[in-house]
Amino acid sequence: MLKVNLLEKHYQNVTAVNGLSFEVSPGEIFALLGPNGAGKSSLVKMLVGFTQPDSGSILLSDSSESYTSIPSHLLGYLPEDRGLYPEKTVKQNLEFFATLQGVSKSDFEERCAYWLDKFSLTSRVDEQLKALSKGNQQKVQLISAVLHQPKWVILDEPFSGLDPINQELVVQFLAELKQQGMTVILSAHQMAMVEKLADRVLLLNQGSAVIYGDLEDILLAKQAAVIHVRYTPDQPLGPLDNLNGQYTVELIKANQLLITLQKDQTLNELLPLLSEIGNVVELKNQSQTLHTIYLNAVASHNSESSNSAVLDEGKS
Ligand SMILES: Nc1ncnc2c1ncn2[C@@H]1O[C@H](COP(=O)(O)OP(=O)(O)OP(=O)(O)O)[C@@H](O)[C@H]1O
Repeated sequence: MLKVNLLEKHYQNVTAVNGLSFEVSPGEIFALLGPNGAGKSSLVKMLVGFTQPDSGSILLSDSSESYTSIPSHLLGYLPEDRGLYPEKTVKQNLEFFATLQGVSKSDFEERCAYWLDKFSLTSRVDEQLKALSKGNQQKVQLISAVLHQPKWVILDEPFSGLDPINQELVVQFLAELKQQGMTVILSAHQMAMVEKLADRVLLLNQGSAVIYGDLEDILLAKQAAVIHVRYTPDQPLGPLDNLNGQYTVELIKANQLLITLQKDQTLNELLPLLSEIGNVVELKNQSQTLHTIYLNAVASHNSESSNSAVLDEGKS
């Protein structure tokens, strides 16, 4: 278990991490979210022991040992600043990191072949790293982080610079790490990928926690179901009145409605009513995604912060 308590990090006059407390359980995929400058990398650097907190604590309990950051023998790390050797081949790069971590030659050969195949890089193994595209170099670096099968994997923006196909490959890669029993902490801006993967999330803004918890709970709690209806109207507007009152109905075009269900309402009650308004040709769930929840939470946190700054100014 990783427990972070009231963690703070300041750089000159910038508060990068502002009294953060959270926990990460073994075996989960934990996503750190937040806009540029929110404090994700500052947090990650403290978790891996690259920098020290100004106050607060990090406690990792593993077997009978405890640590104040994730120690290198338990850690696989993809840093924000990627660092491989461009003149060396793909294999030489991977071999270098595996040797540093004490991976045996036979384990290295087996794991290297396995992950290169998964990332469609087998045919590139003897090419110099600099001959690979940025995205492919990133995949090599991801492999280098897990060849020693660490218990904890921390990845700073593993999706950045990858095309949608490679983003999906990384989703599969991370799901497989979880299946193998690793705990994964990743920072990311790609909400659709996070939604597919993460068990729990921590959304940071200005160094503070804005949303923290189980992803499914967050997606469910924040939303009333919104259904987008495309239909061929029998008559303009008429039977819509039957829907309004029980549901919130918005006519967005002559043939399209947005209907918001109340929390305990089901589609069962809605469907017979819909048949009265015309021929329904399409129903789409337009409920909030992590993307919209993120945007709204950051916007309201920003406006709360600026309001309290104005209040503070008024006092002084
Ligand atoms: N070494 C440093 N010296 C001074 N300020 C720093 C340093 N590192 C980070 N900061 C500042 O701390 C704040 C948090 O930065 P951080 O890199 O942790 O954010 P982030 O959430 O990782 O952003 P991004 O998504 O852009 O990577 C920013 O205001 C940043 O300018």
